[in-house]
Amino acid sequence: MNVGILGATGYTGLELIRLLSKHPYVNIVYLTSRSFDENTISDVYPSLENFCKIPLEKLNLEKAVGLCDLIFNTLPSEYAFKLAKMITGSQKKIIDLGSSFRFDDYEIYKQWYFPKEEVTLYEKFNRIYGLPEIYRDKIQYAQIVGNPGCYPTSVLLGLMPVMKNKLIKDNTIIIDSKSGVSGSGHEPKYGNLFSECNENLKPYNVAKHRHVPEMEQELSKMQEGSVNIVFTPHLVPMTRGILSTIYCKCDINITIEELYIIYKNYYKEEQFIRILKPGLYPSTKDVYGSNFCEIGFEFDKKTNTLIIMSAIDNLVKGASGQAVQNMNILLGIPENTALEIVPVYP
Ligand SMILES: NC(=O)C1=CN([C@@H]2O[C@H](COP(=O)(O)OP(=O)(O)OC[C@H]3O[C@@H](n4cnc5c(N)ncnc54)[C@H](OP(=O)(O)O)[C@@H]3O)[C@@H](O)[C@H]2O)C=CC1
Ligand SMILES: CC(=O)N[C@@H](CCC(=O)OP(=O)(O)O)C(=O)O
Repeated sequence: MNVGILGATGYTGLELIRLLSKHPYVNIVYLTSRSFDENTISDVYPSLENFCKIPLEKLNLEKAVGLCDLIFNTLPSEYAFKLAKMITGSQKKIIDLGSSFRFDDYEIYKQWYFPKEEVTLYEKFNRIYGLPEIYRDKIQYAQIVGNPGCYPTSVLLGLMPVMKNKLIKDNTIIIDSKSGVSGSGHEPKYGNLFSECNENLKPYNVAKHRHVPEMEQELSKMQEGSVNIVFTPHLVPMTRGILSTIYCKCDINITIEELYIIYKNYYKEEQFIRILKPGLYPSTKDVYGSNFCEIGFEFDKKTNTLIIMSAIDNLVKGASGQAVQNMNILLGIPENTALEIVPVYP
């Protein structure tokens, strides 16, 4: 399989190269960069010295489509949509790490993301939301995979067993998420300076983050009815990791031991989901550098509130690891190929 990465010098691109450099069925044949072309990736990131020697090139979509069987796109929607049109009718595949193909309804996507260029064929694309734990049967036949956002990955995996079992009172979901700074990419931004982030904890985009409609879309399908959520993301002074703490009201009286059995059974076939025994809580360090999602929970009887905690590495299960998992499904090979990574601890 010849693959290309558009936007290879970004954090998700870099993480894709790290994971794919040890993938037995993949050759990386095309890497693009806007700012660092004519270098190799290890000139920009010495951590990859000797793992990937092909040069970085200025973006050329025709060349990408010509050379690659599968393209990982980390670039904005104007490139994603052009690429999608170019591969329509061919056997080529796209895994898009941005938001361009996550939405079932293009109008909702437009309201939240204001794409620079409109696309008319959106409904015609053979696309799927790329959360393997829900959609693997459809992913294998899709041409375009919209890789989920990092916060939605942690939240949807945490909520899925209770939503599918209809245990949650309507519209009582409140989500408090915390992310490391790499979640915002490597492009310089004032808010990401060391002196702004270090020893600081700040909420942002409160009640208006772009991941809200993405989560509501998928939660509504799980619940088979319209779901609205309250979501507050925070930036924390660490490099990687997301911890989402989800509060919701339960429809029935349930013990934590019963919940444990529900979660264990629901995810019994899932190799990347770790359900913690009652009394244990997830942490970002437990999943650092790996494709795991770790889930724990607690039940507050006094207020009848279920508290679900879910930890991922935003760059792995929240982005590039999930993208490789999706690629493995498209290829029909074991889903854990090149993803059997032991988390780095401490
Ligand atoms: N970081 C994360 O944890 C996650 C990110 N995502 C999504 O994945 C996508 C990529 O994110 P990330 O890797 O963090 O982003 P970065 O900012 O780290 O990297 C962006 C990459 O795209 C290139 N690029 C950006 N704009 C253009 C342009 N107009 N033309 C050509 N090249 C361009 C940059 O090139 P150069 O460096 O050469 O200038 C760089 O290689 C985004 O949509 C993001 O929202 C999704 C889940 C998690
Ligand atoms: C810490 C931080 O800034 N995180 C990013 C999440 C990145 C992401 O997944 O955004 P897309 O949906 O565009 O892919 C944010 O909140 O925008």
